[in-house]
Amino acid sequence: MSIKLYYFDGRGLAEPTRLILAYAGVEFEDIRAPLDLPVTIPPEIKAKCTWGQVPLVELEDGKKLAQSLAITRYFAKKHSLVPEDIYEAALCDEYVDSIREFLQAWYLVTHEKDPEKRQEKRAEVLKSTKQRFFDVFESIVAKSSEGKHLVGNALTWADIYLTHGLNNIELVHEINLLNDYPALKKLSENVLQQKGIQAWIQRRPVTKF
Ligand SMILES: N[C@@H](CCC(=O)N[C@@H](CS)C(=O)NCC(=O)O)C(=O)O
Repeated sequence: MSIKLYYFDGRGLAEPTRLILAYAGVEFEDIRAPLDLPVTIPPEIKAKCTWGQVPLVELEDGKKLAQSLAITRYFAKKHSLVPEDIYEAALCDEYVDSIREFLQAWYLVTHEKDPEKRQEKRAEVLKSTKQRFFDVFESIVAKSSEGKHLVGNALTWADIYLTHGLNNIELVHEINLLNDYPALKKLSENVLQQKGIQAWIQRRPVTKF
């Protein structure tokens, strides 16, 4: 049995896992529920979900794993994208938590229905996330030994997660932050050059989110 990844037809909380599996060259069934509003998990998938939500993974031996962060970290560990040094592994966790925090701030903008107010909120979030997150990430990467990694001198899941985060802001909000951040641009190009990831990006479904 191959790995089954259940989610909606979007990148969202499943894409970092998809990117890691693609990087590792692992075949998986990418099972996508329609992303129509109101967002509803089909009953046959819902019945499998331990905590009532997706993403959910069924492993080759039938075991299940839920909660996006647990799933992504599991595959990152399995495919050597978590450093062995426990401090460096914790730094990856810290960075991934921060990436999820800025993604949450950007996600809340999409809840604003009024186009003018949405534009205002977008500008506010851009300003605050630049100061709190992107400037900090830029300086961390710029100081790294090869100038293209968040932790140590090898690719980690934090690099993949950050690339996903920046790409997602571009997809949903049409804001390309990389023009302002040369080190993050280099990090992101390095991630996107990985063979399996490159192939995944070519073949992944085109989605709005
Ligand atoms: N803490 C969970 C949150 C999962 C979550 O919010 N899933 C949403 C999709 S992004 C969902 O299943 N929504 C449909 C529902 O709650 O019925 C995780 O990180 O996996």
